[in-house]
Amino acid sequence: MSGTASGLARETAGEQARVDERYARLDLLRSSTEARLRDVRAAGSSGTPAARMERDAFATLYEDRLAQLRAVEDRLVFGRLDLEGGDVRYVGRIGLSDETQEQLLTDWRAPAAEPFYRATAADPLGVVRRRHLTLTGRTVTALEDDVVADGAALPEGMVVAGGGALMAAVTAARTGRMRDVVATLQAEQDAVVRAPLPGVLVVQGGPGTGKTAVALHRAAYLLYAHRDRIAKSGVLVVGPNRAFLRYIDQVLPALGETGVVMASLGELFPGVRATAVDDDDVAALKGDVRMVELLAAAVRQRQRVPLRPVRLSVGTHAVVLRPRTVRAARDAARDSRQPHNVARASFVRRVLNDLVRQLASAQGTRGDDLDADTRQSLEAELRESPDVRREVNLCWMPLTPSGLLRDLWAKRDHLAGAAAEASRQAGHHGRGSAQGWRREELARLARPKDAPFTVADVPLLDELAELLGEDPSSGAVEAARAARERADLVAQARGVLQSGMVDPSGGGALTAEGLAERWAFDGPRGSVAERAEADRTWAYGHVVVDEAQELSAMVWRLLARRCPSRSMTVVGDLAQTSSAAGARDWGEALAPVLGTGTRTRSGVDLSRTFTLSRLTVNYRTPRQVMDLASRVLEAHGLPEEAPRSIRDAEVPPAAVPTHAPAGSAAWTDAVVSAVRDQVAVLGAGRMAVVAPHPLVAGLRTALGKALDDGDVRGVDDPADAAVTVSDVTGVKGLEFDAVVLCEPGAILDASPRGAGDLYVALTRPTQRLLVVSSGPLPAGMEELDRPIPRT
Ligand SMILES: Nc1ncnc2c1ncn2[C@@H]1O[C@H](COP(=O)(O)OP(=O)(O)OP(=O)(O)O)[C@@H](O)[C@H]1O
Repeated sequence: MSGTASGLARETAGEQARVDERYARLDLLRSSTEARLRDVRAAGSSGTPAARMERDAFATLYEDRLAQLRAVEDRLVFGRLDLEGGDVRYVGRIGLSDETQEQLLTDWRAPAAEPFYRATAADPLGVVRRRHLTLTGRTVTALEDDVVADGAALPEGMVVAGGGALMAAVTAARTGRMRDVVATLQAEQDAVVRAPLPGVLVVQGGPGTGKTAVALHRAAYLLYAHRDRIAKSGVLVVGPNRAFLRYIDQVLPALGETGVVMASLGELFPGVRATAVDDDDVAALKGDVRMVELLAAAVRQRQRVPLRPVRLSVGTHAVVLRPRTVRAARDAARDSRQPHNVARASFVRRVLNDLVRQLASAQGTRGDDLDADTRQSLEAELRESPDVRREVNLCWMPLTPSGLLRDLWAKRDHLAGAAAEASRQAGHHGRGSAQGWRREELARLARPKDAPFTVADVPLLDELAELLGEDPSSGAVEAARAARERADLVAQARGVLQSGMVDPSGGGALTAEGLAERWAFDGPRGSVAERAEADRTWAYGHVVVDEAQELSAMVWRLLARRCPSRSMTVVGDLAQTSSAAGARDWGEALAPVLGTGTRTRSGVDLSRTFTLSRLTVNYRTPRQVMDLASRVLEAHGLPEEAPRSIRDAEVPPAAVPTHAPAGSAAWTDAVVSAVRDQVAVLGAGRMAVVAPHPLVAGLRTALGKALDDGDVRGVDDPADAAVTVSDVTGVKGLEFDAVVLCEPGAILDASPRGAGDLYVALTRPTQRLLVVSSGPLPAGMEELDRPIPRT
């Protein structure tokens, strides 16, 4: 910082006074919201149901507001802009104004805050100086300035601080939970965060370029800037697994957003929380777009025609279920193009029509000339006959997605029948045998009936739910009732607003529309997030997908259904793809979302395009580690360029060669000793030991003993452990101060997609990388092959 020490002290004291003023305002808002909440709650459960509902809605509103005001405590103010003409603007987590409506703090998402992220010397956007304020608790502990405009234009006496808030942020030890980067968001990241809402935006960026950070800030930004369009429908953030969601779950609340639905890939089908994973080859088969036809065929297989006439007793009479009638009813029901459970009604009606006629003539009445009452009573007789119920059901049973999928995996003949039907259909539609399933592929899909659903089953359940539809006797009716109730609630909320009961100053951003929306959707019976999570047919206003390169075609189809507007942010890195069903090319991977190849009858192409943004700077991995990773990337022909790192490592990456075979006692001792050394130098930092999957369990036990158990965990709970032992999949998207990477050669050999996994593993550390290897190091890593001094 230029200027004298006393100048700096004065400047800091000045900023402290401003910061205090803003926290005082925050405290005041909190206590007035608390008071309102107390008042509403004090009214208890008295009054009419409508009045109670109104109070519930206000209570929810004030609770939300309080949660938001509490979540912004940490680093409430982080920026200051000095503008040409002398105006000063403070930037922080939320907008605050004083009682005279004078702006005290500008929300980072507001257009007025944009120059804080975008102003450069070449394009200062009216900014003379940008200042980063670092707070510890509520105390200003550092000021760091950049002069954006030409230095000569600085007003006299203005103090300029140097250093880098960014550097401080990226070198800080990691806690196991991701922090927001709102204070130091860089211009290329900000451009992604503030990109327009409509359309599919793909953010391709190498490791550590802030893709996850940017995706979360974008969700918060969109809810702020387009609240009117997406608050009602919500934003869905999809991450690879629960551990990853735990890693990021603090970020959005800290940015003032609590209403986002976060789901892992195993949780995208209501009622199922899949955590089991298939072997990669099986997951690839389940993710393959050929599944669409296999599942459709499995449903068709359950629409059966008896081979010969079946005699059915109805009371003292008998009727015959004729194959010809069943076939005609089945064809007509299929032609309706309704889902299976919905079309069942028309199938049953047609079959019953024939049986009614037969029963009438068996009872001596002419079947084609019945009055409505007689017909109804004959139908009732038929429906009571166990024979009729059983045989008609056998032809067209109501089905559930989970029941059908379990059967398909557990019963070889079902799967083989469905595959044969899929081939028949493909042939029928002129698609040839390219769609066919090989016998060994089908064998690999087989699983016991009681096996839990896997993550790769989730999109298949969803696909089946589409093909089967709601059983009209159950869910649909309930859904319609819920929709009607919601509509009533909106109307009531509007009534309350018109009566002037709402004091807009209490809620800050509260508007009449806002209340109506919140009331309808965040009202007494659950938030928008809860509703959306429970409703498979919920249409989200925006979907954010992280680690998107891993998604299979079947998952993309599911996500396309959740987001009919196709307003999506898709972040990932093609060089990090590890799953065999994952992406090689964004256009190809997104085909199910973009509707590629969709044409009208007259040949008009209906497919959409996507916008591609690139992030190029790595904020996580030190330069020497990233250089090593990029050599691996080049040596193995991975797509995409490696990003540029912004800082050097204090200790370069190194290798510990061992001569003992991987997994042996001597080898384990070598790993334990390498980990011990790292723990000793790391202090409070966090470490990952990344190893090929078969070695993980043994290492975890050995390290648990060697390090007195204390803090060694598996990846299922990595956020709180000092040492996490995991395979590559478990550390994807995460970061650690140090990484001990075991047996890179074996990791490479076991990956279905080349060096993607190795590249992921190499790019996890924020400080140190140590490689333990019993064999030669893979191409690109040879330079490490030398003994290193112990730390
Ligand atoms: N503008 C920034 N200011 C400070 N820290 C940042 C910034 N951008 C990213 N980071 C930090 O860099 C690290 C990497 O970010 P993030 O995990 O979002 O990267 P990523 O692109 O998702 O990585 P990967 O592809 O490896 O999963 C995080 O610690 C993040 O907080």
